[in-house]
Amino acid sequence: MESVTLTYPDGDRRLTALDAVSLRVAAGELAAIVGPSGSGKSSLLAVAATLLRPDEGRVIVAGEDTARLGARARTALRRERVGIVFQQSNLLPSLTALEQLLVVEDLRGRGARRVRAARGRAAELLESVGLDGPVQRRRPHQLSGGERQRVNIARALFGGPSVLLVDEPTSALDHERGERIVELLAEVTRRHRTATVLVTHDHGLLGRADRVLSMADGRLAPPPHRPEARER
Ligand SMILES: Nc1ncnc2c1ncn2[C@@H]1O[C@H](COP(=O)(O)OP(=O)(O)OP(=O)(O)O)[C@@H](O)[C@H]1O
Repeated sequence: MESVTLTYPDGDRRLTALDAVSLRVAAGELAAIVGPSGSGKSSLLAVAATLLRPDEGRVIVAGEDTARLGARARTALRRERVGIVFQQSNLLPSLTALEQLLVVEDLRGRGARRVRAARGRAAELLESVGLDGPVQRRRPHQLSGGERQRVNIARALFGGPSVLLVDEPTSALDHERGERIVELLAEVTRRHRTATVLVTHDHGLLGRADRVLSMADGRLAPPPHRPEARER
């Protein structure tokens, strides 16, 4: 993101949610963003995901300047290049863990044979995030909060994204489970070479990030006290 400004309508005026924000995240890098409620963290992710267009500035995803793309091309870029893990697990209640990944394949119109071929890949991916055989056949209500978040992460990775955007992945988890999810995110970032942006309130979880930035009033800055960075 280069000098990105985003405003929302606010009565007669406009509220500046992002104020000339620049952020460059490399493949295989985990950047964490901390900041108080309302500081603009979710807005930053929405712009990075190309879900919102900025008023000013450029958003470049995997080398592609998204401002140049029409709506369809932008949707395609998002689908193919961007993985998103939301704050709340938004899994489909009637589908098993494995099917949560495959339904995306279905929606992409790839046909039944491709879906069958994708099953093995989905199962492997779930295993790699710590969900093995029997757990893969459970539905969301039969999974723990941590397991649901693992399914979300696997689903976000399934399309082989360049960019992984993660919004408060630990808000529904206790500290220990939260830590394990952040560890997992660090691990998948290396393994899948994603440029990962993780937004969190929780300063305790930042030890695994390569870089920590703080957000205040729509501006991004390195935090005054930098938590110990992970050895690479
Ligand atoms: N759709 C919207 N319309 C108008 N204002 C909005 C909209 N979405 C967010 N805002 C405002 O923009 C600012 C930034 O909001 P944002 O959700 O990005 O913050 P955040 O840091 O993610 O907060 P939280 O940690 O509470 O999720 C806030 O002042 C918020 O009230």
